[in-house]
Amino acid sequence: MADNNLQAVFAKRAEELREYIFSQPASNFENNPWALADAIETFANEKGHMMIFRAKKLAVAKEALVAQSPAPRTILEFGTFVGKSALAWGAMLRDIHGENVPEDVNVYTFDPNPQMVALTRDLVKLCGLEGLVHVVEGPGSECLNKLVAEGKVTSVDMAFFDHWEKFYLSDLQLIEELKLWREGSLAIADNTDMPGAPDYLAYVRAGGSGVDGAVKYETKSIETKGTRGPVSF
Ligand SMILES: C[S@@+](CC[C@H](N)C(=O)[O-])C[C@H]1O[C@@H](n2cnc3c(N)ncnc32)[C@H](O)[C@@H]1O
Repeated sequence: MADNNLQAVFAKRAEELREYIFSQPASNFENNPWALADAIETFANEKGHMMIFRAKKLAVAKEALVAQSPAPRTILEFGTFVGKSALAWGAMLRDIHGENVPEDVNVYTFDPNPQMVALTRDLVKLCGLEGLVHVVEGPGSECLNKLVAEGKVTSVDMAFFDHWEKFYLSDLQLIEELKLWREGSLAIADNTDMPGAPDYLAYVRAGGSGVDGAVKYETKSIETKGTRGPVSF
């Protein structure tokens, strides 16, 4: 399918998803982000053509986040789409920190597509994650630079790369340049083999830039079966 056609399908799916969710009783999802994330996956399984990060991969990521010490407080996500994974990161942080999540625990999810941003903001509100999950409109690099300049992001516990693979490496390096990684931070990237992010993989597998005093990466690749490729830590 040509790229323009695919974008049109994604736009249509986002509208259909809005209708599917908001035609149900709000009580199905109020204060229940996991129920909402599951409903998005059910919709995606029925309709197809939904580039969401599915439950199986989320379970792998959750295991890594739960094991993090100190516990994760700041998550960055590059690529919001319909908010499936952003809701899941918010739900995980609530599972880790308890329902009254401290103010300095936040998910920032970035997407330049205003339709996806508007839908995800409505979904975040529906399931009670406002104040915890922030949907920021624009290319991830611009959004992140602004958040850092405003003093809203000073450190990153986990960054999730799930936008266009050609941006994975430069956005990872931006986090490095902004000195946001701490020892034990996680970088999680989806679809690194297919469609593929070879430059990103080569860089992290080499351990980083190799410059003295620079961030050092350790990697682990996890293969999952599905329509898109494996997840890489
Ligand atoms: C694979 S989808 C994200 C799926 C989402 N994480 C989920 O699980 O539901 C990719 C998204 O990345 C967005 N995108 C494209 N370029 C971007 C950029 N430079 N920064 C952030 N997001 C970008 C696209 O608009 C698209 O919505």
